[in-house]
Amino acid sequence: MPAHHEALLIIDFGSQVTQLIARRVRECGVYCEIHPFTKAADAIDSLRPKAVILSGSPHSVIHQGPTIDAKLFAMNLPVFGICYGEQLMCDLLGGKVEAGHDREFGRASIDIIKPSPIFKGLNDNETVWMSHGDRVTAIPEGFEVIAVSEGAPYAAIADEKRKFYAVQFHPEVVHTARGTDIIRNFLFEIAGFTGDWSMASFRDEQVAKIRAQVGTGKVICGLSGGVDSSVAAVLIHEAIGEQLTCVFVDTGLLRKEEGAQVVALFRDHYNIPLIHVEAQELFLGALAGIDDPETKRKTIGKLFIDVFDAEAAKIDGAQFLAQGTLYPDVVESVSPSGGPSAVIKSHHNVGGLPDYMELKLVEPLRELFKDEVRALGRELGLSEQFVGRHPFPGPGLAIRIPGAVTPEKVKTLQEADAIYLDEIRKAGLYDQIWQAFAVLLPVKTVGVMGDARTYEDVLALRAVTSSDGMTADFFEFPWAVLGRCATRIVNEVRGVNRVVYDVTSKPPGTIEWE
Ligand SMILES: Nc1ncnc2c1ncn2[C@@H]1O[C@H](COP(=O)(O)OP(=O)(O)OP(=O)(O)O)[C@@H](O)[C@H]1O
Ligand SMILES: O=c1[nH]c(=O)c2[nH+]cn([C@@H]3O[C@H](COP(=O)(O)O)[C@@H](O)[C@H]3O)c2[nH]1
Ligand SMILES: NC(=O)CC[C@H](N)C(=O)O
Ligand SMILES: [Mg+2]
Repeated sequence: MPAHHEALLIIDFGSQVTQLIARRVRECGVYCEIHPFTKAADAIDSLRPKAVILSGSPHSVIHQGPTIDAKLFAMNLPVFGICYGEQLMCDLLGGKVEAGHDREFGRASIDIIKPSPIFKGLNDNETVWMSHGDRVTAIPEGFEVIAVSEGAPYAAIADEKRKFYAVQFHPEVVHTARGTDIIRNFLFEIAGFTGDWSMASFRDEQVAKIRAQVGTGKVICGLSGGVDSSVAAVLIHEAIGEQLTCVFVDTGLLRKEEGAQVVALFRDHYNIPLIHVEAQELFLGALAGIDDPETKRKTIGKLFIDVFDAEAAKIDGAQFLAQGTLYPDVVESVSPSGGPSAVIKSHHNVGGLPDYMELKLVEPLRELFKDEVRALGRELGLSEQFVGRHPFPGPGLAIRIPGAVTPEKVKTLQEADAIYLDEIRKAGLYDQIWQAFAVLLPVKTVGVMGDARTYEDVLALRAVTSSDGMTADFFEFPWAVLGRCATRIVNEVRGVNRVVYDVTSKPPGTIEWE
């Protein structure tokens, strides 16, 4: 935990949107951490939070869902329960929860029937987002109802004296129009936070922490040219200078001509030693014939470490490996310390790491979300060429070729992807899009070109908007731009005769196809 900060604890009961609570809290300038309900007591000891938020959950308190020690409510801490969090609070404090006849999913409207600091600045009627089957039917002593909705007579309840608040809806999702204001009110009006979390203070703390961890040791930093590892490298360089060497691995799964570009760009901007490892044959060889997405990811994760190990040995035995791992990589890859959320996919730099790895990890960005990393990058003076880049996954094009990867498919995809990005840049849309890429499908369809029949591959285009990659919407292209991409790709890329556009949001889709 960053020292000297006021902290908020989010106790996770397994909701898919728990991370969004953390996003909203951080946006308000308050440091917070998510811990699973099983570790709630330890987290209170280590984090010393000033307030607590209880997340939602796919489980039900009626069927012995996840719970915590009711001692939490005797610690003089403000507590805010969200959805399952409300139901659990009621259950633990003497209220009642029943399976509702009126399940509510999606948009709903609440009437605020009693003024409360948690609703400061809101209208009497507000749009919220609900996602529940159970509902509270009696509230604990000391509480009163402060808002109602059609399906939830206890849409919001409060014990103003003990500073306990709970809502049946989800203030953390954007569909709850004034959700951030509600969270901000809880933080500042109720819990008394001052908002002391900023990237400037984070930078100073991390520099000190990196020095303490590394001492006089040597560090290699996996550098991809992406935002995260570039920011990590510059931050670590600020901390330990010449003890750092960066290693860029050309996996053969990069975008067209990316290897040369990254190396040139980095060498032009920074005076940090950079080793360029040509590992195309190693990666493509190991992937031959593998079609399962998780096996691909784990194979790539292991190869990265093998390469880093070999390079570390060459530079006088570096003991540390630095990576630009972010909070979402951690949360999505592992069910956090035995927590209740599902593993979605093994990010190559977290869940894909082999267990024999000996290098010790230095991951200064492990607590941050992407937009915070960009802010830190600007704080460190990185140029927009690094900070504004679309993210690119370590496993690269391998996870954009569903099924087995071959060098020919990689080549085809590189060509198509380059055209797609070129058209996006020309249309001036690059900065409006969070990430855009092409996917080469293992599907052949019939077409007609030059009066002859073709039977070739389908290419899918994907472009999303997002702030942190945790949730995303498909990007609404002008049709003409998509049309130009399709025409150019089919004309210029051999082997592709059809182009489709992916209009799935996340959730339920993920951004990458594997
Ligand atoms: N080709 C590569 N060579 C060396 N290290 C890499 C490579 N690709 C990924 N990594 C390591 O894996 C980490 C995670 O990759 P990830 O793609 O999430 O981050 P990034 O590439 O730094 O930033 P971005 O998300 O913007 O692409 C990187 O920060 C980096 O340390
Ligand atoms: O470095 C990475 N290693 C990985 O294994 C990995 N998997 C997904 N991503 C990137 O993470 C963001 C969210 O992607 P998903 O919605 O597909 O999980 C998107 O930006 C993805 O490109 C990865 N990055
Ligand atoms: N989103 C939630 O927290 C739902 C809580 C509980 N599973 C219900 O259906 O009511
Ligand atoms: Mg990357």
